[in-house]
Amino acid sequence: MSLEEMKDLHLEEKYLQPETKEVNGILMTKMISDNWDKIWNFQAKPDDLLIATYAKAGTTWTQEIVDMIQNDGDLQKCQRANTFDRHPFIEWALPPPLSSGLDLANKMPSPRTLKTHLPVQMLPPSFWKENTKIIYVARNAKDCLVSYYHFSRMNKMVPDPGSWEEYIETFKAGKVLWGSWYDHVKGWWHAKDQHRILYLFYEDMKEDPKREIQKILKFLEKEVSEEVLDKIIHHTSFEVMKENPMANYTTLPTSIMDHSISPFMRRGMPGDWKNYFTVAQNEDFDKDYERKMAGSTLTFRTAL
Ligand SMILES: Nc1ncnc2c1ncn2[C@@H]1O[C@H](COP(=O)(O)OS(=O)(=O)O)[C@@H](OP(=O)(O)O)[C@H]1O
Repeated sequence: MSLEEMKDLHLEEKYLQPETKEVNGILMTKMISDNWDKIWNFQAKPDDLLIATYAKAGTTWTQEIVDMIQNDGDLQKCQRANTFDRHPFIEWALPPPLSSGLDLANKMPSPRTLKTHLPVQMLPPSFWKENTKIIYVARNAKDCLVSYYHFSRMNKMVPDPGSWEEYIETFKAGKVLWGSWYDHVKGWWHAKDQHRILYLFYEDMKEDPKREIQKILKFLEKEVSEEVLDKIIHHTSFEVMKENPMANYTTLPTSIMDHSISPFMRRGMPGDWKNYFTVAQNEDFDKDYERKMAGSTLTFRTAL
């Protein structure tokens, strides 16, 4: 049973799982934590494609781009199901009768495109063994934080963020689901030199979607006509995806995601953090950021 179907049974309240429990020092939902052995032993395949991100870094956007590429720009095929059913979210565990990411992935015929938010050290080892292709998308910390804050307000399946002031501290301390943003982006950055990983940036995708989609095409060893490429750029723009019920999470019951609190497709713009951080919060954040990112060659743009 999919998340979407359960609204008919009025099961949502019972199944909401804001409880958390750490796995290897990383905060996870209790359901993920309780199912960790199964997740760790997930069997990847050589022809899988994995889209890996820190939460709110542009996962859904990349999923839509990849799906459009894989379907040669066929809009109807990309409307076949919700994003979360087209691309199993491997670690997302739900109690039966709901389908967890692993169930969906195991049922799905190959070639599969999968999603994860796992930090690199927690990726099931079969992905490395099978040399699966991975697209990692990173987004600057401040916009990720703002997006995650609003998402945590509207999504009842993740912990309540508390006040804005509290949330900045929680994020900096990495006490959010999937752990520290700093460790996540650095860990995957380091791994990209040893594995088949295409490391992309949200800000680059926003600046020049054509250029970044071409990188994805090359990585996937796919070619599309100029006409199809233009169609992909258009269909995966923020404005079009915001209106696409198969990509904007509006098919979920409001008791899970309440878009009247904050829409999933919220702002989609680098630099939106400036509308939230005070001058003092920004200075404080930058000081802490310098410390946490010291020694890394990884750099981000916080505006375009
Ligand atoms: N097409 C397109 N263009 C630009 N931005 C887009 C697009 N699609 C999604 N988004 C924005 O990405 C944010 C959601 O991130 P994720 O998809 O990674 O969320 S999730 O972790 O999978 O829940 C969220 O960012 P914010 O608007 O800043 O909150 C979405 O609006």
